[in-house]
Amino acid sequence: MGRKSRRKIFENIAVIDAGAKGKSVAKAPDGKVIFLSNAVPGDVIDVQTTKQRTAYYEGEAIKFHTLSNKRTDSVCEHFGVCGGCKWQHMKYEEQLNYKESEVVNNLTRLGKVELPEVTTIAGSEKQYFYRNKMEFSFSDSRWLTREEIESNAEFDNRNALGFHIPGAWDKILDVNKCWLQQDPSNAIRNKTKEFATKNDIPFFNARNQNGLLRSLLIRTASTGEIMVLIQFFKNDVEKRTLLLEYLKTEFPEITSLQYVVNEKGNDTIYDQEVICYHGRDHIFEEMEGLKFKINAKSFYQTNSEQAYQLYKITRDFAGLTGEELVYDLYTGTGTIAQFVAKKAKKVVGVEAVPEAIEDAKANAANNNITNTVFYAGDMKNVFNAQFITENGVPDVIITDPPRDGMHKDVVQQILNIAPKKVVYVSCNSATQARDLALMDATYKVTKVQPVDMFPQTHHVENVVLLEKRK
Ligand SMILES: C[S@@+](CC[C@H](N)C(=O)[O-])C[C@H]1O[C@@H](n2cnc3c(N)ncnc32)[C@H](O)[C@@H]1O
Repeated sequence: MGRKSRRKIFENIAVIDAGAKGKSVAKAPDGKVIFLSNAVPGDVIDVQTTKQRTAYYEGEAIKFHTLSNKRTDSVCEHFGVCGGCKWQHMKYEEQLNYKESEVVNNLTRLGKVELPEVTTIAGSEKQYFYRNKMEFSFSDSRWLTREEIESNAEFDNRNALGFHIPGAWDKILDVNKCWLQQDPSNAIRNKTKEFATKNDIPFFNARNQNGLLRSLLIRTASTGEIMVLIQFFKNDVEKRTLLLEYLKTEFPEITSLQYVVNEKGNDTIYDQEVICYHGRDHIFEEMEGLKFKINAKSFYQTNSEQAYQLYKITRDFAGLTGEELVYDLYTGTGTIAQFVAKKAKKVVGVEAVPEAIEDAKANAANNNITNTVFYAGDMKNVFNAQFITENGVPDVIITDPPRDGMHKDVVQQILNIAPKKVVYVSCNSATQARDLALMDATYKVTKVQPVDMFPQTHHVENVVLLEKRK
């Protein structure tokens, strides 16, 4: 409905905003909004539409009349093709302004909640090389650039190791240097590709479902420890050993070298057995003297330094004195629970993934924390009246749900028990706004602090303190 394929050109259009999904925003002469992929607020451009919907267009700038003073030069050779860092062409302070306004707009317009003065967004000291985990995909049919196609050149070797081109599940951008993960991430990826290509170890072909090499996972922890995991499609011991031996020798700094043989159609490793080839089957992250054991499947916030800022804000908002019973909902591997445990009487963590709960218990024991308990299960089922009877009515609830926000039954249960304070950590302020609206009659938003975990992208984390109305 409302979908027409005819492309339109609009001239001399001012780009006025930046927003959801990293797109910038302009208005067409007919009044419809245009979402743009390659412009910055402040640019004046000619636009060609690429999609037309009833309420809006999608398009791209085809001519720049004025370049915005919010612009900066993108540093990465893959910018514009790779979907990873869509805001690299915008100055960092401008990125932060847009992230902060997105949070405020969502909470006030979608949630219609009354806000206190919003604390300035906590920017990231590191604007590049801040990720501790990256996953790269192998492909034997490298995506060709327009110039390559136009040059009609022959391409003998089309092996690629990098990222999926946005919107194209089987097209892989061959990455030469990624600016998101610290060394030796780039070296490991490039040497893996070079060695495998030289030694005829076949890269995966997603359409034909053949080849051997599927994906490469690299974790670089704040402790300096490194995990590398290669996912193979078939159990080819000879070729596998050849590649893993090479990596072991070429990168002796790897703490944990692992692999998976995954013969399924999809490449998720979460239902697969991970086998340790060399070193340990885990690495350690460290925060404020706490150690967290990370295995190949563990969730850990991907920007370690900013995770520390996020957790400190969360703990401050909770305002603990040492006497409180705290619930940490969506606890993952129990990182927030352990981070606040010293300042609480007891912390109860709940999380859906049983392996994460096993990690949480093991980490708490290793960290000599004795006042935490952890439960595995779907929040809307576990967090019920009986659970409260067994574990006690919390003084403070910390909740850090996934992007979809909290299930309405979980929100209702928080309202049923109505603790004095709720600290709501969110990676999606739109769903956070929806949940806050449901809680507005009982809770007042008294603190708001956005945190930037992902520079060069539009993603933003937000921490809100809710205090029970008198
Ligand atoms: C944003 S992460 C937060 C993790 C943790 N607080 C941290 O900082 O590392 C959200 C967590 O919610 C868990 N989760 C998702 N859906 C869930 C559900 N229905 N019930 C319980 N936990 C769930 C995920 O597995 C994930 O660990």
